[in-house]
Amino acid sequence: MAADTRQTVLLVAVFIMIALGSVVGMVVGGVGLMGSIALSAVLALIGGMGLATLVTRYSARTRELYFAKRQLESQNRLQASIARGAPYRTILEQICQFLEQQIPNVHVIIWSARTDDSNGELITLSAPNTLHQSADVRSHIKTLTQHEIDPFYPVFKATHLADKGAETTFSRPLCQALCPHGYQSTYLVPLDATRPDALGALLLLCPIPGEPSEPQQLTIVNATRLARLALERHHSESQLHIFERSLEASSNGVVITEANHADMPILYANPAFAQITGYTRDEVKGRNCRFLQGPDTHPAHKQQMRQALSEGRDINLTVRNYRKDGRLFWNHVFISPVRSSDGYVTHFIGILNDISERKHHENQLAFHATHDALTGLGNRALFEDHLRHDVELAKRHQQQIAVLFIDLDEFKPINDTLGHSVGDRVLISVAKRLEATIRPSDTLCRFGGDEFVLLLHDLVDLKQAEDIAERVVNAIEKPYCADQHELHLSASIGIALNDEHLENPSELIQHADMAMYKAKKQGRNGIQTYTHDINTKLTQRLMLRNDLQDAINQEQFSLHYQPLIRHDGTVKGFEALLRWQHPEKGVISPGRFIPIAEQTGQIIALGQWVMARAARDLLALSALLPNNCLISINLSPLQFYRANFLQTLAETLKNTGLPASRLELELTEGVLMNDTEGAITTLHALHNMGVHVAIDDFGTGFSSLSYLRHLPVNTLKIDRSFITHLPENRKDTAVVSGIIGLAHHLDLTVVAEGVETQQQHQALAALDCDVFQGYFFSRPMPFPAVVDWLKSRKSHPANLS
Ligand SMILES: Nc1nc2c(ncn2[C@@H]2O[C@H](COP(=O)(O)O[C@H]3[C@@H](O)[C@H](n4cnc5c(=O)[nH]c(N)nc54)O[C@@H]3COP(=O)(O)O)[C@@H](O)[C@H]2O)c(=O)[nH]1
Repeated sequence: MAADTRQTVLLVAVFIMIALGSVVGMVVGGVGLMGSIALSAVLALIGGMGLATLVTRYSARTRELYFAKRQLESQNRLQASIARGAPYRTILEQICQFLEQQIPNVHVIIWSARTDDSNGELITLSAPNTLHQSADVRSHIKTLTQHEIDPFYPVFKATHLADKGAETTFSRPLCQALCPHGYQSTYLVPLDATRPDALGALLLLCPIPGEPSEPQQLTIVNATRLARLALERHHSESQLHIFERSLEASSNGVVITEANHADMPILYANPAFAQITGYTRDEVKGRNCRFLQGPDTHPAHKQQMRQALSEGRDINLTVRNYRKDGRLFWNHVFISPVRSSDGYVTHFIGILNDISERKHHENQLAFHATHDALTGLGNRALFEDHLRHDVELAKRHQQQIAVLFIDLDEFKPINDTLGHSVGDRVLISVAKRLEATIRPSDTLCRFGGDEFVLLLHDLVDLKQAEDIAERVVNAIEKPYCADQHELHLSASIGIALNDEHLENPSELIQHADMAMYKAKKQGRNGIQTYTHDINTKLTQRLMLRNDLQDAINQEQFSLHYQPLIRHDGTVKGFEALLRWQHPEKGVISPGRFIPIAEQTGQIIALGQWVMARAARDLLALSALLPNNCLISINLSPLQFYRANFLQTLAETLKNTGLPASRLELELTEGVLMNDTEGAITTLHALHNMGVHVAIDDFGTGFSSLSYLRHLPVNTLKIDRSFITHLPENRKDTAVVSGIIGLAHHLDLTVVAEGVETQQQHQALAALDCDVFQGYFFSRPMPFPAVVDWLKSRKSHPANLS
């Protein structure tokens, strides 16, 4: 009850008692007026005091009831606010107000730990702004909750500021922050006693020292409970909100289905699901996810999914699914059960990943790994794979299979002269023609360059394979049109059939390759079937290749020299010819080993050795030779086109001391035609160095004299095939005569090779040939024999042969 009310009640009571005393005095009569007054006063005093005591007692209880009622009302109001879902800040402010009403003179601050700011947030109604906006205060509270709060019970920590009695390192900074604001004690109550720093805390700031009474403590505990409720709800709501927003924003499709309904209908689908599948969210709600499947969705995958769903476990797999418009997409799907608190599966959540693009790239990579980029045909890897499979099947069903190794003849000049883009177009046309020749079930692959390989299965006999090879040859022979050029091609084909001796499927490829090689050797544009005999020859070739390396290492080579004789009988020079004396196999002809050395690149080392040896030998013969005598060296295309060829040559000349003007390099026409631009540059460089150049075997290649007009070439060597039948063969005579005439017009020296007889010599001399080389004058001789030969010539200068 309020003090004013108590005063009014007391005055009324005194007044009633005075009136009562006067009446009693007058009625008794014996005490007179003064006695009546005195009695009235005494009675008034006694009555007033008794009544006041009664009234005071009554008002204290009423006040307690009043406060309890108000507290309850405030509490209910708070709880209603929480239930209504009022913003958490409003609720926390109401809590501050509530406590400040219940506990006189305190300021209440609520510290909420989980906010965007790592130090949390302060909510208050009455605390000064400077205080509750201070980042320091927030951080001090945070530190304190991390170190000082009893985690099991809401402990009150009083900090007496009057004597700066902060007890610990952690509470001291907070005390010092509060002190200037006139607070004498503070109480920190964690909102969650089990994790004091996790949710927040309540701070009571009192202007006087002391502790809250027990009922006040109870009120505070109740208030912290409500604050905790408000904050927890806020956090879970914001978490739900975050969860929902992340689902909505996710680029993965998410779908939630009901587990306890027979058809497991979709309850929720996020926008990404709609975007991936093309169905709107409304269209899919209530449907089972199987509408994403198509006729070719793998039955095993469907079964795996059904199984996992019925067992209520996770499943992860990639399936073929279909969008609303019917387009396929590769779905990497993860399905997981959602369980209730008692462990029952209530829902399933499916996460869809459209991996079509990745799958496309994977397929592309796989395609490139097994296919030729130019023609789109399979490559060697794919061929070997099919071959293994077909050989296995053929063995099981006693079937005949064949491998056809197809190599285009003379394809390189097309690339070299017309450029690679023309070459590429021709190869694409060849691939198309080959595809048109075979059955769809046969395998056609390109092994690279101009090599195509065919795998024919289920053949009746060899004849059938030969017929197909024939068709292939015919298809390739038809003219090709590239730019304004009409091109003609031929192919050499090797055929290999499976037999019971086959140890490894890839042997079939080797056999077909060997047979093709033989076809090439036999004049190209041919078909050759593999026999064991071919194998033996090629094995010998392989052995020769190995022996060649030993020969280089062990210097089993020597040079023989064949003289070049001028019209007047003088020696123009010598051609250096390589000889190989094998320790077991005897002399091996350069006609056999030079082509192998060219293929393996061993010719580079050999050529280098020839050059140095020949230069030194010529210089060693100086005393017996005129000063301008030349040494002719055969140069392989590989040497000529090597990047450092000119540099190596210059170094050899320098190291050996041979003047460049005494060296003649013999090149075949083919060498010059291969890379015309590069060849011309190199020829000019050689010319500038003073080195002579001779065109060897003239007449066997392109035989065009016109290109020689522009090239700095010194000599033409007419191939011996034109000389052999001189003088009786009129045609050969006419050709040789023509070559000599034209060459002279171009100021070229003409050498006739392979002059074996006097008649040939005379005929050539009559045709005005400049120089002669052949057995008629001398066979190629080893160095000591050359010395003898020169010496004998000195003593008999007229002896020409
Ligand atoms: N790149 C290199 N090629 C070389 C080298 N040494 C030789 N060769 C080439 O090997 C091929 C065969 O040479 P070889 O067996 O030495 O035959 C040469 C002569 O012996 C032969 N010849 C000479 N005169 C006659 C003859 O009157 N009749 C006849 N039947 N044969 C004869 O001709 C070959 C020389 O030919 P060419 O080189 O075309 O002038 C051969 O192609 C050599 O070029 C080498 O070091 N490097």
